[in-house]
Amino acid sequence: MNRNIQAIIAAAAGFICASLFFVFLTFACGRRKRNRGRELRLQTGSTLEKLSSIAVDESAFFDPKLRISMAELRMATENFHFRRIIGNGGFGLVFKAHLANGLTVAVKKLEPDAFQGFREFRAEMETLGKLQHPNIVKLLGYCVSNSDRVLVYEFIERGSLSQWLNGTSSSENGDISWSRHSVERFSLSWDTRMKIIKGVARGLAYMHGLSMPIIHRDIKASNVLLDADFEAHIADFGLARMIKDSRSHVSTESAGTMGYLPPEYKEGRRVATVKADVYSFGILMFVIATGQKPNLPMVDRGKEVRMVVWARKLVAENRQMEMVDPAVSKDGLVEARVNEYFSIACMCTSEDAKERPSMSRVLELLEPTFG
Ligand SMILES: Nc1ncnc2c1ncn2[C@@H]1O[C@H](COP(=O)(O)OP(=O)(O)OP(=O)(O)O)[C@@H](O)[C@H]1O
Repeated sequence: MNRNIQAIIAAAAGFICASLFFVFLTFACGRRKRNRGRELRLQTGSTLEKLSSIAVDESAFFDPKLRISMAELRMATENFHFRRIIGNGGFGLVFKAHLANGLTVAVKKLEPDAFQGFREFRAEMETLGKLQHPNIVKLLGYCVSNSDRVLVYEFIERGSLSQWLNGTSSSENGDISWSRHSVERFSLSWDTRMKIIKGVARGLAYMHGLSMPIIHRDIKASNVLLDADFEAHIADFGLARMIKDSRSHVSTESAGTMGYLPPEYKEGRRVATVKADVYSFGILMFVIATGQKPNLPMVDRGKEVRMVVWARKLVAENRQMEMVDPAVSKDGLVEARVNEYFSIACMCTSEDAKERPSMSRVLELLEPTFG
């Protein structure tokens, strides 16, 4: 009898052990499958699936930034009311907001279904989130709520440089508007324009000089914001990339805006280097001094040419003073300085990337010339 009971107990124990082992195996395999599924989604999945994978990865960049709740952002923007809109970027609307702690901020709400928008969110967190410089806009916080991604920046009072150059801003009281306003470009004197371009040069030299350089990849007038003192703040890091391999100084994708793209992109080379930023900076130098749009053709002696071709030709013909924006007062303008300025812009826009100076060299060239 005792032997029978012992046999039953042994059999029961064996059964329990086998069951436990089976449960363990099922759990372990399920976990591996789930992880594998997540990896596959990262490579090939649909937009929604990609978004959920990104949500897993994002956490690495969140810590140093303030996480702001959607409820607070709704309060701060009157539920993202249209009267709070101050800008309309490629990936979403920008709102002016007042946080509960009294801080005025700019809130960029990315399009919820645009995968590009999520890439932008990630790029800004990875690059801008790590930068601290007086000429680079500060990313203060973020919000992740279901499929919504929101970025919160310091508010830069006078809006973008392009609004000022194109006469779409009125900002004397620091209250910028998205809609067209009275023309204010006349208030951007030559000295103010020089201050702005030097600020952009400082910000770029800082980014390029980091041990893991950051390429902005979309330097243009609408991505330069102006504060109350007309100090420049580089913004919109949605296309920016950090170069992790410091030997190559290359990112594998090219990107940017027509008119500011370096010639090597048109040759189909899928690379972006710091020298691509230098080229776009050179175009910006022409834009800010001439008030012209780089994507529109210019007419020189009856012939239509690209803005950069027009500008470089006029410099070669020593006609720099003709290029200065008619809205700039010529009183007190020193011709030698204007010539020096345009020759730096020509260096930056050299066809051959190797001939373009580094941003730190550009800064050296600019500093003594404009004080
Ligand atoms: N921190 C900020 N402070 C004040 N205004 C801002 C701020 N960030 C953006 N804006 C306003 O919102 C506009 C849109 O900005 P955003 O960076 O989304 O797009 P963009 O650079 O104009 O266009 P794209 O995304 O196509 O390059 C800016 O031109 C500017 O007027």
